[in-house]
Amino acid sequence: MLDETTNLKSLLRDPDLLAERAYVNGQWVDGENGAFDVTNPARGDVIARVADCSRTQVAGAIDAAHAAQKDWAAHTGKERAAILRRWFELMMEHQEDLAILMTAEQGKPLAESRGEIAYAAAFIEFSGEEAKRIYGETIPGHQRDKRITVIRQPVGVAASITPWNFPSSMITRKAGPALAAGCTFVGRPASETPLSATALAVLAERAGVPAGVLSIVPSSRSSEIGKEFCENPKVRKLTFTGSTEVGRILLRQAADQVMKCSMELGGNAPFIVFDDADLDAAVEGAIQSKFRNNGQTCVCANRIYVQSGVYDTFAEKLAKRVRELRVGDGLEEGVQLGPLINEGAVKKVREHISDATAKGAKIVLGGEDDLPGAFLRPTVLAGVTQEMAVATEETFGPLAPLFRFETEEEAIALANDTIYGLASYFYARDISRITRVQEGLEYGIVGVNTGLISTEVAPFGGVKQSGLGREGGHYGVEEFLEVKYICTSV
Ligand SMILES: NC(=O)C1=CN([C@@H]2O[C@H](COP(=O)(O)OP(=O)(O)OC[C@H]3O[C@@H](n4cnc5c(N)ncnc54)[C@H](OP(=O)(O)O)[C@@H]3O)[C@@H](O)[C@H]2O)C=CC1
Ligand SMILES: O=C(O)CCCC(=O)O
Repeated sequence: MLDETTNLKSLLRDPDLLAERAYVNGQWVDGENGAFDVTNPARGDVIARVADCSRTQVAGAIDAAHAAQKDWAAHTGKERAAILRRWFELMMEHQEDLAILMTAEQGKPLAESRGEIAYAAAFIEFSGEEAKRIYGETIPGHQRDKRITVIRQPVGVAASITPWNFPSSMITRKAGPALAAGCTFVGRPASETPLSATALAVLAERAGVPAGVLSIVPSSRSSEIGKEFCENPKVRKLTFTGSTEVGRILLRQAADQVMKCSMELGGNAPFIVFDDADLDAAVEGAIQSKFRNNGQTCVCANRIYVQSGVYDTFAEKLAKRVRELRVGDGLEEGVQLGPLINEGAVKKVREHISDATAKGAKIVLGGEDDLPGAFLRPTVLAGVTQEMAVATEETFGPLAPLFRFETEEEAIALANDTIYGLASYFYARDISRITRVQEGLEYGIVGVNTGLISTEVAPFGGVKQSGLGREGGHYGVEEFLEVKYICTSV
């Protein structure tokens, strides 16, 4: 536990993993703008002060990345893979310390932080393995004297902006494939969660990632850093995870340099339960999908659609399971729901609850206002309709709104009635229905009879306003490569 008598460093087996300086061009440096506070959302107290990098320092990191890139790309795939493998191993060796740092700054329960570290490390492992398989192609020539070859080359310097909800894996899901492809990387972590990012840099340095190839530049001034990333001509790739609103700003800014962009943006995931579903399995899937990270993921079920015939039974079973979830400080073993990231996040969930109840929804469970600070009781609402804010906005919190539907066509139409298209889920048994629904959902990801779809081996990403590009698997590496076509006359 972290309290007034215990400091964060003393909880770590390797105290050097608590790194408060920025990592730029192989050096640990103070911020030119001083330092900013990092707080523990469970208690609200300051647990560290982290270097606040200036725009000039970020430009320096980009210069270093640019200078290092050709040599990094000249390493063989096998050499890059060996370094990435070592980084992966170090992450797993230090899984417990990295998990403690994550829970301390982000709030998620330790068990989830351990899981996220393994998930984050897996992106480094998988991408490293892919470094050996960046193949080209030969194409039969279009004329007798022509030979056509296609090679893949790294884009160049990649700049990354990541959110607080997955402080480690959102960075490794970008840095792993970038480095595997032969790009160099400058990452600006969310200001709420820089400690997970600097700890990754400590381990990258120990793994032998050369100076300049990876820099981590915490900063409290996100928009200035975003502008540097978009306006600096040495950056050729922008990779972002966060809200659709900020994604739009970055895309507009990146247009001037015609920069390659990957955008992993907001979601409004439907979770559909058909009347032929295994209801107990659907309840477990809903718990996993809805309450992972206390509802703060862009793939969390945001709208739960239940077919009329099983609506009341599903609501009852779900409420029973939600009642069992233990809320508390994520550093306490056994806690399943930590605090939300801050009190602003609590306010947004509360607004969704009040909006829904004012328009006729009923509270099945939760809804109380009796917990302090960033804590919130999980809530289940019944009688939710498309007119309520929860139908169109990402709640990003522990609120399960239950909508009722009658037919399969209606469920697909309701699920697709959104500007977003990231993850979707449904539970059913009939194989024809399963085929029709998985094809009808306008989403980048469909979970069929499962509430957990995240893995480093598969392409993660959205359609519509949920983003551009894919992360994970070999698709993730492709995003950091350019295709060069060579036409040779012989
Ligand atoms: N797709 C996803 O995974 C995520 C979706 N969201 C959605 O967005 C909502 C708001 O969350 P929030 O964390 O504020 O998400 P944001 O999109 O605001 O933040 C994501 C990252 O972008 C940075 N950022 C913010 N504005 C700019 C800018 N103008 N230029 C460059 N970088 C910028 C943030 O910095 P800083 O940390 O300093 O604010 C953070 O690092 C959530 O409630 C949720 O609905 C949020 C996080 C992740
Ligand atoms: O909210 C996000 O964007 C992170 C998704 C985490 C995951 O990979 O499941």
